[in-house]
Amino acid sequence: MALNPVLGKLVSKRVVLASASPRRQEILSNVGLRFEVVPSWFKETLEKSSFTAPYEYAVETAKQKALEVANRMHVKHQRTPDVVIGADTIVSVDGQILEKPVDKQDAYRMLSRLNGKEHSVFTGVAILHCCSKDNHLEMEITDFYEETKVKFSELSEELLWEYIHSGEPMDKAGGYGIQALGGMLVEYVHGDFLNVVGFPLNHFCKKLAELYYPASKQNVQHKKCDSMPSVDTFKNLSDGKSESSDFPEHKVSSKLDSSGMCSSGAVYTSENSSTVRLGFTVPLGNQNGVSQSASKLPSKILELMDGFRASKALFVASKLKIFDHLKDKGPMKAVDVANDVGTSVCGTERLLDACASLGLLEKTSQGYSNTDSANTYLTSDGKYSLHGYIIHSNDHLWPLFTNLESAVKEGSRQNHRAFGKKADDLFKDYYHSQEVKQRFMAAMHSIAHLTARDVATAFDLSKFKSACDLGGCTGALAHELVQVYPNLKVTVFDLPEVIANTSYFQPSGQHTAPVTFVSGDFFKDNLPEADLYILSRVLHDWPDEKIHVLLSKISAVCRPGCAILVAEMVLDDEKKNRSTALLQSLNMLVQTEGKERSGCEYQALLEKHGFTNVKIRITGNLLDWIAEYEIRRKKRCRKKKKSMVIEKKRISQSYEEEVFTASNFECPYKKLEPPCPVVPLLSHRKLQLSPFYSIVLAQFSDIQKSPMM
Ligand SMILES: O=c1[nH]cc([C@@H]2O[C@H](COP(=O)(O)OP(=O)(O)OP(=O)(O)O)[C@@H](O)[C@H]2O)c(=O)[nH]1
Repeated sequence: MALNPVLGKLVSKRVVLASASPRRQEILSNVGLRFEVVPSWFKETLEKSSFTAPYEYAVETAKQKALEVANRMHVKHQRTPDVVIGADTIVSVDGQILEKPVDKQDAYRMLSRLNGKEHSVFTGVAILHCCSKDNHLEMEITDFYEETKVKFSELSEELLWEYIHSGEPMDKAGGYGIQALGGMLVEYVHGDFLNVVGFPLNHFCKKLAELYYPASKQNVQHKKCDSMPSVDTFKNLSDGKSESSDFPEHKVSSKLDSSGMCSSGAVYTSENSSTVRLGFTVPLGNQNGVSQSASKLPSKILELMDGFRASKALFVASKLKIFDHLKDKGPMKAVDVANDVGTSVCGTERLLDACASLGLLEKTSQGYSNTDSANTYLTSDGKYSLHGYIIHSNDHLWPLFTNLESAVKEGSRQNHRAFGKKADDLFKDYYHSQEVKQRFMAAMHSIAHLTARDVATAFDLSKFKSACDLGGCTGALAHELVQVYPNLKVTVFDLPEVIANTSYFQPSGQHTAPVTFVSGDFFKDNLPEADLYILSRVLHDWPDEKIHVLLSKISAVCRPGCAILVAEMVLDDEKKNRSTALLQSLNMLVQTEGKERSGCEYQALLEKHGFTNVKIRITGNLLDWIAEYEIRRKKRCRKKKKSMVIEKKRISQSYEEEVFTASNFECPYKKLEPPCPVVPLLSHRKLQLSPFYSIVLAQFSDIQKSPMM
């Protein structure tokens, strides 16, 4: 270990390489690192246009690869690794990012772009230090990138094709392997050669030195990271016992302080790196000599302060249908957009610039045009349009949220303040004003349509012949279900006012016979017969008492073998981590009597009606949590009075969480492209396993039904 004492620091740790790349495995094992290989299931589909620089894309992808593996190991395999390493290599030329070619033609396209020119190779690396506290995964993320410049000679077409036919380009970023035949194409390399091959070993070792030997980071900083810390330095420091803590010694480098301030990870590292800790709130104070000077920006707070501006910019651009105009006519100058939509030129220009800076639009010398995301999700008529939900957010949720302070003080919904109407009257409005009804249904349709695939395919539902989607609104989920399970017939059950307006939302060109619509009130009327009852985004609208009424009605019509499927956002049991779901719970506070619940809470509700065996999955998309509860009738004689403590313990042992991302789950029946934006549009840098739904599958055993407890 004399040569690599930093790597020696990892000897006693469970190190995981979250990569299938044989080159990365070879580079790291060549220097004696022992690690387990767990290839990441994260799909490299982040929206490139939302990154301002190519290396940001590589770093974010590396981070997401590592996060997916860390979380999967923690949740699914219940083995928390100590260190997870993720990496992503890309080639950047003329402002374009090149990844691995999809076929020979693509390889030719890439190599022709590189021909005779200099390009940059970026490898983003993420090092996650993980530990499990109270069964909750906590991580410190360090990331960095390395850039190497490579120049290709002028190459003939014949040579390019000969190289392509060798098969070498196919699994390599930019379509060449510098370590093999591809080396013949290269005139010069400026920088770390191994970085081009897929892993910047030198920078990685420096980073470990900074992490494990905080004293050396001053050295590193002074030298601006242009060389390895001296072997002497390593020697002196290598005797230290830094392994005792869960995270490396530099802990203070970058994390939230008690007021939520996030100190920059670049305090002592080179420009192209940062360290962030997830799930920790550590007071400033003992900073191990690292200066926490005024140069630190409270970036997290600033971002939260400004968050509403970005939301409103998106809402207004959607409301003005700017994305529709640009889809049809883009690229367009601000003045032309303003003329088309009837707005001021100066205001429109600022709005378009803001949208471009948020990654919603592209701005070039020809004008503004939609990004791919905007075309898919923001135009009003796209298959996966979120337009309806955005308008609902602007017109309905925004005024309600303006009254959040009162909602918190009073603990109740704020429809009277926001709209001058009692909640019940407003509810009637929903269904009596055609405009409000259409807007509400369009909003529900947007979300249901976008998430239906994951809800439908989270579990194997092929054994069910009939399903009833209670509160199924426009039938978006129902249509997805019959696509995935051709033998399934689905009844959508909703209020008469809703059912009367569903025709507008029916898919064209799809065989709609297996989906039927029945009107009724699920609290009052008889429920249609079915093998599977579905409650998607329904339970969160109601307080526990009403949920019991509904569940007991469902249970009353269930036969042995029937099941219930629930899809909801799910809070973590301690209600402190999943901010998207926690904010959604505030959303329910301002407008309903309901709330979001944790897996344990849903399970407790269901258990009262005889449902057991819970499985939770994380989808990775907008509705990230998927839970399956196997529900069985319990015997009448079951002792009720077992304390909640025992009950809770049993609950938490009885469900299992699984990582379930749109990118990793393969529907056993049909291989379908996931429709969801795996990365939320405006917050790709913050995607950490946050927003969520749960699905509950409840089955009857042959044991006789018990009365409700
Ligand atoms: O000269 C070379 N340039 C690049 C490579 C190899 O290219 C791939 C880059 O792809 P990526 O970073 O996405 O990594 P994957 O192979 O898909 O594995 P993950 O599981 O980590 O996603 C990488 O393998 C480089 O080694 C090369 O070999 N030579």
